[in-house]
Amino acid sequence: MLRVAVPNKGSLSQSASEMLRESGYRQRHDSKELTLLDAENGVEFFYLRPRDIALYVGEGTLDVGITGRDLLLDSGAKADEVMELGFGGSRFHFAGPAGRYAGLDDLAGKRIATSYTGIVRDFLQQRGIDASVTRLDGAVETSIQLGVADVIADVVETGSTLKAAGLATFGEVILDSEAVLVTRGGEAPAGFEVFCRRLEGVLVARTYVMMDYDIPSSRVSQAVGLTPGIESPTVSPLHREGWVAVRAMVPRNGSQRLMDELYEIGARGILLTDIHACRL
Ligand SMILES: Nc1ncnc2c1ncn2[C@@H]1O[C@H](COP(=O)(O)OP(=O)(O)OP(=O)(O)O)[C@@H](O)[C@H]1O
Ligand SMILES: O=P(O)(O)OC[C@H]1O[C@H](OP(=O)(O)OP(=O)(O)O)[C@H](O)[C@@H]1O
Ligand SMILES: [Mg+2]
Repeated sequence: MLRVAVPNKGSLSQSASEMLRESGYRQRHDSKELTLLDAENGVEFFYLRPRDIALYVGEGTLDVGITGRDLLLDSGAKADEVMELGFGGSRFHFAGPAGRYAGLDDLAGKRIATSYTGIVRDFLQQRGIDASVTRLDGAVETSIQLGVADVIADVVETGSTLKAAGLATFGEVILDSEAVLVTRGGEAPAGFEVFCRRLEGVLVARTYVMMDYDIPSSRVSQAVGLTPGIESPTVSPLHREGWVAVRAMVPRNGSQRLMDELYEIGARGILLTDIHACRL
C-alpha cells in the first residue's frame, strides 16, 4: 500500500484532491475524514496540514506527499521535490509600507515577521544580513501596523492582501513556489512509479489538446512542422485523392493561433478536442 499525504486545508487542498480524483483515485467527500483507503488502487491517503507533510515524508512515516515548495524548504525536512504539479503557484517576497523600502540592503537591523522562518533565516544568512525574525502564524501583514515588525516576508499570490494593508514588495523574489510531489529519495516504494505516471498523465492532459485536420498531401510536411506532436503525428490517407488527415497533440496555449496558421496553409476541418488522461 502506497501511503500518500494530501493537504487537508488551505490553498492547496482542493486542487490536490481534484488532481488525485482526475488521476483515478478515490478522494474523501467529507473534509472531516482524516484518512481514506483506496484498496483497489493500492493507495492510502492521509489528510494532513500542508506544513507538516514534508516532515512525515522526510521521516519515512509516509511514502509520498503533496505540499508547497516553500513549505518543503521551510521545514528543512529530508524530503525531495520530484514533480511540479502546476497549481498553488505563489511568490515569496519581503514587503513593507509602500515606498519606504528600496531593496534588500534596507533589511539590516529590521524586525521581520513571517510564517516561514526557515526560508527567511536561510536567506538572511546566505546574504550576510543581520536582522531579527519573528514567527507569526498568519495575518502577518497586520504586524507592521501593530508595531510588532518593520517588514514582513510572506506568500504573495494576487497581491491584493498586501495592497489592502498599504504594503508593497521590495527586492527580488525570494522563491517561486507551487504545489510539488515530495518523497524521501532512496529506493522508490512499491506503487510509486504508477502513482507518478498517473499524475503526469493528468498534467499532460491539462497542458495539451488533440488536434485533427485534413490537408492536401503537397502541404503535409509544412503542416507537420507546425504540429510535430509528442513522438510524431499520425498521418492517414483520406478517401479524397491528394489529401491526408493529420492527428497530433499540441500545447493548449497557442492552439487557436496554430489553427489560424494551419488554415492559412490550406488545412480544413480543423478540430480541437480535450484529452482527459494519457500515458506518454
Ligand atoms: N493565496 C495564497 N495564500 C497562501 N498560500 C498560498 C496561496 N496561493 C498559494 N499558496 C501556497 O499554499 C501553501 C500554503 O498553504 P497553507 O494551507 O499552509 O496556508 P493557507 O493556504 O494560507 O491556509 P490557511 O492560512 O487558511 O491555513 C504554500 O505552498 C503557498 O505557497
Ligand atoms: O496575494 P494574495 O492573493 O492576496 O494572497 C496572499 C495572502 O494569502 C495568504 O493569507 P491567508 O488568506 O491564508 O491568511 P493567513 O495570513 O491567516 O494565513 C497569505 O499569507 C497572504 O496574506
Ligand atoms: Mg494562510
